[in-house]
Amino acid sequence: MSSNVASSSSWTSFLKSIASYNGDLSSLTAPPFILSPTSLVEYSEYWAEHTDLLIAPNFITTEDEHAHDPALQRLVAVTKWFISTLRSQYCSRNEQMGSEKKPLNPFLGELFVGKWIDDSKDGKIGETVLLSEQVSHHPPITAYAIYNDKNNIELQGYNGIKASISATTINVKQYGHALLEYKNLDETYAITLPPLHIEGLIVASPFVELEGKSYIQSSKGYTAVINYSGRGYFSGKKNSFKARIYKDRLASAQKENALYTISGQWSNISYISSGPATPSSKSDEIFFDAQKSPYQGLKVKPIEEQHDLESRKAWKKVADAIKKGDYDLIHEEKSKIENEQRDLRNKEAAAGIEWQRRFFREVDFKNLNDGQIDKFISLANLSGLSINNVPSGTLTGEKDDKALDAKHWRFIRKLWDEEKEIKL
Ligand SMILES: CCC(=O)OC[C@H](C)CC[C@H]1O[C@H]2C[C@H]3[C@@H]4CC=C5C[C@@H](O)CC[C@]5(C)[C@H]4CC[C@]3(C)[C@H]2[C@@H]1C
Repeated sequence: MSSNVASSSSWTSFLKSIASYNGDLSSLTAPPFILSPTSLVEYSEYWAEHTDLLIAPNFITTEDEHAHDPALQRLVAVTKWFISTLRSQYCSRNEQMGSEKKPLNPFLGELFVGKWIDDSKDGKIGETVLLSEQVSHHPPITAYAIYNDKNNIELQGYNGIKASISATTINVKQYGHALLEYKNLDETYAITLPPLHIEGLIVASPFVELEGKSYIQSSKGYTAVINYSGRGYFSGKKNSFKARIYKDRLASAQKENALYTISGQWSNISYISSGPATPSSKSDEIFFDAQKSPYQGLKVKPIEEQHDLESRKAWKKVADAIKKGDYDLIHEEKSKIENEQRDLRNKEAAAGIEWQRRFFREVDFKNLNDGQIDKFISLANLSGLSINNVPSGTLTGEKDDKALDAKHWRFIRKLWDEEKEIKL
């Protein structure tokens, strides 16, 4: 963003509006140049643009040359897939549009579906499907499912955020988690989402930096603990992380017990070494190179073939107005959608009904039906993660573990299999 934008009246009045922030980011009127023509419901795509890395653990079934347990090797591979998602998740707007942008705020029931075609030579990956649905508008919660039937793999998850502002930094706590299941191996992973903050607002060039910790817990006991830091922290480089992989949660109490240590930049190059020593670019092997690793684009059908609930069709006029930078038209077209939604909610309230979610259902861990199980509960027990609806990655007993409820969102595959209107 050029410096004159930072001093423009619209940006300075935007910064002033931050001072009266009420807790809901979508209530802040951001100037047109910071608006993205893309809805948040599309961000679920970032989970599987390295589809080959998501599928890879499925093929690790034997000990390696060091006789390492295949389940340990699979956790290393799952960690590589997870690290590979971060550049798209948190840098793609900067790379494509010059800065982080404010995404369109999805309406309740908004959908985004697509598929990744197998472009491998031996065809062993097969097709991977994405279903993304805005399951809540207040607060905004996006649920997603990414499945690959050829290899019997299913990733599902949901995320919401709670944001606070200190000076001109937006601090974001993510809610939700992901469950990754390799059904042929009877193995499941729980994946939590790191906190983040948005820097650069004062110079009208916002960007995301990750912070704190996130966890990946294997149903076979192995656990990965990932620490994030940005410029000015221990490594001084932006987008830094250090991941340690342990036999189990107990072992993770001492860093010396690390079976592998991975460190570097999640938006660039990272290295891996055996044991607790921090790998260095000189002696250790490259773990992942985010700049070089080709990622696959999701195939999304043309807007004219889309259902009214599908994001790009629903937001087309707003997206076009944003691309034109026509503030009045943006406001006019956005208001139409918001008024339609308000009418819908009023009609539902008057009829005493609630909007029926299409592919996901809310599950309450505090009120499970007889015999109902949820894999996150056993993974949470293995890792010490709280099962409450608290900031992602909160451990049981930590200060953030004070939720009133333990409600979460789950994908119901049957609902998609019986779907008649929405097509890929
Ligand atoms: C609303 C104030 C405003 O417009 O400030 C302008 C700035 C662009 C900062 C606010 C927005 O920044 C965006 C960054 C978005 C997150 C980016 C990536 C992810 C990962 C994904 O898996 C889940 C969603 C999440 C956490 C996005 C959530 C929404 C964020 C914070 C946008 C802010 C409104």
